[in-house]
Amino acid sequence: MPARVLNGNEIAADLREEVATGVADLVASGGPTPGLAAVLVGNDPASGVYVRNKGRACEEAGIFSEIFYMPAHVSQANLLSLIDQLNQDTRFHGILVQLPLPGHIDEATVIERVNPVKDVDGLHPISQGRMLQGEPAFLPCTPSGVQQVLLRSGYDPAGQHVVIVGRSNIVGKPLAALLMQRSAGGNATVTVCHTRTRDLPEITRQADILVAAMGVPGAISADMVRDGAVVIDVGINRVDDATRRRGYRLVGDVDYEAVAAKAEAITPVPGGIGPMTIAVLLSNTLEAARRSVDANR
Ligand SMILES: Nc1nc(=O)c2c([nH]1)NC[C@@H]1CN(c3ccc(C(=O)N[C@@H](CCC(=O)O)C(=O)O)cc3)C=[N+]21
Repeated sequence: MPARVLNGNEIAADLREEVATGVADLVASGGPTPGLAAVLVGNDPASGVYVRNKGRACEEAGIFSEIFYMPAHVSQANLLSLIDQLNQDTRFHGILVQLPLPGHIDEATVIERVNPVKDVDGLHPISQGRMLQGEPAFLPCTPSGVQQVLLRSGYDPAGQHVVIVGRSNIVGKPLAALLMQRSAGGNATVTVCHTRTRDLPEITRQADILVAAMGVPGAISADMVRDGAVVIDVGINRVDDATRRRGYRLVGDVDYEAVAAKAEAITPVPGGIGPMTIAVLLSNTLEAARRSVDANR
């Protein structure tokens, strides 16, 4: 049986609608209009697409957003002073600095400059540390999006063996922390692998839920997947395709057709985890605005 396709566009639209309702309720009760500042350094075309998609999604949910463009050669000092300014600006409850940053800028320094109360990306060490310890925190958008797709599709990770391939700070590591958490949506048994793991297929075949997040197009082949596994593809890779108007197409880290033939369920690319990431960002921005009200009481 071909796999059930987990439609990230639909699930993300549900989540965005919940956020829109929450925004309207907050404003109706005298609260602030949630605001998001997105900082984009340089002109990487893919980053530009994501940032503009975020802007559109914000507008639809009633969230005020502004994109701050900085040239690729901006000095670290100038970028940090923009962040200082956004930290002070009460119109913005959330700040997102699009990664990756140009090589001459230290990402950790920039991420740590964002006031943790505005860290709607969930990437500040304070947010990550709190999450690791099971304390309330802004959850990182992509890992939270993965968890939401699972839960909203009826795949509770509790007691399941989740194998994550990829150990980045933005996806693999925080997703492991989230799914192993002793709380609703967690309680999984998590194995974290990467492209240098010995006998990788041996391990991925043990997964009830397999998450591909290594950023290598088509790297998860059918022989690496157990019959009936749930497969979550976090990868979003551009590969050249002369038959497309844009000259490229998007593919995930999973060899989709072959894996879909044996999986129980699978997320597509595009239309899978990407839109979920944006929906969680909006949800975190709403939460930041709500907390700003509580903090001022
Ligand atoms: N600080 C930071 N936070 C991020 O969350 C972050 C980041 N930096 N840097 C880049 C990655 C990538 N990312 C995506 C979000 C949505 C789609 C998305 O919606 N993609 C559509 C397709 C869009 C298209 O057509 O190009 C889809 O998968 O269906 C993709 C990628 C967020 N990231």
